[in-house]
Amino acid sequence: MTTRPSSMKQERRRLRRELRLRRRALSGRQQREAARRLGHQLTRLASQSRFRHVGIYLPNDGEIDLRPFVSEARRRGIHVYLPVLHPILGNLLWFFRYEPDTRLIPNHLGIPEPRRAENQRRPAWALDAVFMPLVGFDHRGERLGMGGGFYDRTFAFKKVEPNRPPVLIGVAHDCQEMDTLPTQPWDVPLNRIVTPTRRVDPKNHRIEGPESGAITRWFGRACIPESRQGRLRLKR
Ligand SMILES: Nc1nc2c(c(=O)[nH]1)N(C=O)[C@@H](CNc1ccc(C(=O)N[C@@H](CCC(=O)O)C(=O)O)cc1)CN2
Ligand SMILES: Nc1ncnc2c1ncn2[C@@H]1O[C@H](COP(=O)(O)OP(=O)(O)OP(=O)(O)O)[C@@H](O)[C@H]1O
Repeated sequence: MTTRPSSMKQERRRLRRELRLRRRALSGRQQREAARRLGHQLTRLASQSRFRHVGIYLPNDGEIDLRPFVSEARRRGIHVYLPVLHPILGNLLWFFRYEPDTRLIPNHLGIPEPRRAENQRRPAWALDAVFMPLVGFDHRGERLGMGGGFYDRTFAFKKVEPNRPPVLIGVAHDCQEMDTLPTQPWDVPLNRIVTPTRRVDPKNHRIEGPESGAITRWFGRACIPESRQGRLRLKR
C-alpha cells in the first residue's frame, strides 16, 4: 500500500512530536553522560578522518550536546562553525566560525548564532564534515529533522554529487532511532550516524556498538537501553 502525501506529512509530524518528547524527557545527568560519550566518539572519528573544518550546532530542545566535542576539537586545532539562517534565501544555512569569544545572538527560532558581520563565513561545500542534529534516524541513514528543510536545502547538492564534501554525520541520542522512517524525495541521506553507543555506516551496512534490539527496547521514555537499567536510577 502506498502512503498518500498528506498522510505521510501527518505521520512525519506525529513521529517528530514523539521523538522530540523522548529527548526532552532526559535528565540533566543523562544528557551530560550522553554528551561525554558522544564527544569521545566524534573526537576519534575527526582525528582518524583528519577533519580540519567542521560544522556543529548548539543544543536546543533536548538535542545531544556537542560542547564536550567542541572543547577537545579546539585543543586539536580543528575549526568549528555554527549554522546561521540565511538572511534572504529562505531556509538555507550559512556556516560561521565559532571561537570561544564569538558573540552570539538568538535567531527568530530562538537558537543562538554568531553575529554575521563579525565572523568568518565558510561555504557549506568547503567544510570537511557537518554534524547534523537529528530528531530521528534509521539504520539506512535516513533522517527526520525539525521540519524546516534547512539542512535538506543546504546540502541538496549531495543528492547529485554524493562524494563531494562535506561528510554528513547525523548525531543523536540512542532513543531517537526508529525501525524505518517514512522518507521524502528531497531527503538528503546521511553518510554516518553517531550516537553515544553506536556508529552506523549506512552505505556499507555496518553498525558498530550494541545490537539494535538492546538499544530500541527503551526503558519508559528514557534514552537508556534495557541492559543498563539496573545501573541507573531513573526518575519515574
Ligand atoms: N540546534 C539546532 N540548530 C539548528 C537547527 C536544529 O535543528 N538544531 N536547524 C535545523 O534545521 C536550523 C534551525 N531549524 C529549526 C527549525 C524549526 C524550529 C522550530 O520549529 N522551533 C520551535 C518554534 C520556534 C518559533 O517559531 O518560535 C518549535 O520547537 O516548535 C527550530 C529550529 C539551524 N540551526
Ligand atoms: N531541496 C529542497 N528544495 C526545496 N524545498 C525543500 C528541499 N528540501 C526540503 N524542502 C522543503 O522543506 C520542508 C521540510 O522538509 P522536511 O519535512 O524533510 O524537513 P526536515 O528534514 O525534518 O528538516 P531539516 O532538513 O531542517 O532538518 C518540506 O515542505 C519540503 O518541501
